[in-house]
Amino acid sequence: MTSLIEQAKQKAAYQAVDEHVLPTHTVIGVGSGSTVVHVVARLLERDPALNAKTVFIPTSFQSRGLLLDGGLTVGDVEQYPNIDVTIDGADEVDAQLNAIKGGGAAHLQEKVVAEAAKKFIIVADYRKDSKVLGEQWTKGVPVEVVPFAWKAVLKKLQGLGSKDAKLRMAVNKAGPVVTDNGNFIIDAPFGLIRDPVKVLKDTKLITGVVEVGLFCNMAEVAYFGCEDGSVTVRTK
Ligand SMILES: O=C(CO)[C@H](O)[C@H](O)COP(=O)(O)O
Repeated sequence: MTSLIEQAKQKAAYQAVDEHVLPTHTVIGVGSGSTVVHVVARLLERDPALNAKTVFIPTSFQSRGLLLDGGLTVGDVEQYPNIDVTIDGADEVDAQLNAIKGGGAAHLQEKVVAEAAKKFIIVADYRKDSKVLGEQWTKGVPVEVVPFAWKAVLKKLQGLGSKDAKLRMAVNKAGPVVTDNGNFIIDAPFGLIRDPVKVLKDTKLITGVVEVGLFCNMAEVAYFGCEDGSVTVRTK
C-alpha cells in the first residue's frame, strides 16, 4: 500500500508534469530524489512519440539512471544549454518559493540545470511547505565543498553563525559522503532563515565552497501534495 507521503509526492509530480511539460518542449531538465521518481513515471506515460523527440537532462547519477532505465534519451548542459523546463524536488520551500535543496547531495548539478531552464518547477509533499526556511528542514543548508578545504570552510560557516555545521558522513561507508562531483558536503544549520539571499551570498563567498543548497528567486511554481489528496500550487 502506498503511504500518504508517497501519494502526496506522486500527485504533485503528476500535476506538475501535466501542466508544464508541453508537446512543443524538446529539452527537459530532471531533478533528483524520491519525488522525481514520480516525475519520470509520468513522463513515461506520455505519447512515446513525444518522448522520442525529447532530450532529458539529468542532475545526478540517480536521475540519469531513472531516465536511462525508462529508455529516454539523456544529454548534458554542455550540449543543451537551453532547457525548456526543469522539474525538481526540494527539502523545504518558503512562502516566496525560495528552497533548500541538497538533501541528496545533488544541488550543484541541480542548480545548473535549473538555471539553464526557462522555467524551474518544484514538486514536493506537504512536509516541505514552510513560511520561513529552517522551520521544517533543521538539518541545515547543504554546502558542497572541495575536499581539501572542508575544515577551513567548516570554521568559516561556524563564524557566520552556524555553530552546529558538520561534515556529512556516509552510511555503509567509512568517512564522508562524496558527491557525484567528487566533493564533500557540510550541513550548516542557520536556524530560521529570514533572509536566504544574504545567507546564500555569505556562504558562497567562502573560498572552497562549490555550491550552496539555497535556491533563491528561481522557482516559478511549487506543487505540494497534501495529506488529503489535494495539491496546493504556489506561484511567485
Ligand atoms: O535536493 C535534492 C537532492 O539533492 C532533492 O530534490 C531533495 O532532497 C528532495 O528529495 P525528495 O524528493 O527525496 O524528498
